[in-house]
Amino acid sequence: MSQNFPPFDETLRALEASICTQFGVENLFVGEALGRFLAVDIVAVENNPTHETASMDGYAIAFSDQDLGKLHVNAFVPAGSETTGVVAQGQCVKTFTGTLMSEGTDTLIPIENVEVEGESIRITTPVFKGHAVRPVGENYKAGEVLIQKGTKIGFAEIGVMAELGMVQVEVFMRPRIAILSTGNEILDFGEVKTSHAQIRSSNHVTVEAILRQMGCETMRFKLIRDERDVIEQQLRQALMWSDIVVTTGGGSVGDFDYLQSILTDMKIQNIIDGSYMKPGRHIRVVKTGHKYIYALPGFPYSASVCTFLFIAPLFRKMRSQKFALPTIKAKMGEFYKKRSKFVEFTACNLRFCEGELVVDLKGKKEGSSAILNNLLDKPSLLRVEKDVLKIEKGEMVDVVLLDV
Ligand SMILES: Nc1nc2c(c(=O)[nH]1)N[C@H]1C(S)=C(S)[C@@H](COP(=O)(O)OP(=O)(O)OC[C@H]3O[C@@H](n4cnc5c(N)ncnc54)[C@H](O)[C@@H]3O)O[C@H]1N2
Ligand code: MOO
Repeated sequence: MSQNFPPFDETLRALEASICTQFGVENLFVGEALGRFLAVDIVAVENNPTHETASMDGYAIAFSDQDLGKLHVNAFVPAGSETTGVVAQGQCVKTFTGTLMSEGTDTLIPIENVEVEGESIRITTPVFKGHAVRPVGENYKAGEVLIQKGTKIGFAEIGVMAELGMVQVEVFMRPRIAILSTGNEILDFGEVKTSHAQIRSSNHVTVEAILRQMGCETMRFKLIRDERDVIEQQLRQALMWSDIVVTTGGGSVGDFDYLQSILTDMKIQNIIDGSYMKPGRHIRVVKTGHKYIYALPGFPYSASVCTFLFIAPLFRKMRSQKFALPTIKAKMGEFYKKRSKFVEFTACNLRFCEGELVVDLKGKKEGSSAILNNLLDKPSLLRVEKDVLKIEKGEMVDVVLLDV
């Protein structure tokens, strides 16, 4: 593998350029589509409301009659009932929240604004023309694109689709991802430590959790020891089941780092072979058919950050979203000294302070890419360019948001 790492943005561009398909599409019942991504634009088929509708309980009147002061109540129309005929001068209709406005009326006088006198009302507090009347198309007009393809379906999307009378909705299929973590030193849940040289594996579950958060179906393989044949055989198995295989560990230059040579020997299309960044400079991404293999670094901070920076954009593009992760500008809340020559992604806190978005590193530890606990407390990533050596307090910085 090359040690001349290509620029970070170039590697991302190569990844974007390699994407030539979108995820498949399936039909789901609207009520079960929460958290899925729309594969079509949702367009209003009719105006909502379709007719002028009262938004309070009261009396539908013609505004021009308000000055008469006293009006005869000639009909009573609860919500859900059709209106009855045209309202003549001097008349009004008892109307409820959600009732259609009767023909000939344009204004709703709330019950609080009148005194009832037998079959008439006396207006005690007049209102403006059109008061408490929801106009036709107040919510949306026929033909309006209400929700764009690629949108993640949340409560409001489900409600609006129900309002539109949709039963089923086309959503992108969930990508299937296999996760293979390798290493002689790593132990799975429940495995008993027999040596101080062993550590508990976290990558297999953090990467899986991030991918699930992103809406994937995941398959977490049994941890694999540093045995070339076994790694290769499991990798091939994983490729059969999944759209994307993610491996962690064994990807750099050590004697037991077999992943790189396995991928090279597979003679498949190289998309990314290292990236001038920290963490993650040994990242390797290859493609076979429409399937991708991501070899992520073993360090836990690196593996998680690379999952966000390189896998999330792929998914985004395959779901009709913008490829790039959302990045914002914020003000640096403290002095920052960069430790490497690479483009750096540092876990940071992003807070609102006196009306401004401010970045700080409170509670974040300095050290290697091993520090997974720096990703606790819903951080964002401070992006610092390769030639920048320090950032003064008050400077504006780029922050990558991880809410993807
Ligand atoms: N001579 C060099 N050494 C290293 C270089 C280099 O360029 N030259 N790069 C360093 C960088 S940067 C990284 S990142 C790591 C990447 O190494 P690997 O991807 O081969 O990962 P491992 O060596 O297997 O593990 C690294 C580290 O992470 C721990 N680890 C591994 N798997 C897990 C897991 N599932 N859960 C928790 N922790 C895990 C492992 O014990 C190691 O401490 O290489 C550097 N070295
Ligand atoms: O690639 Mo390493 O993740 O820079 O620490």
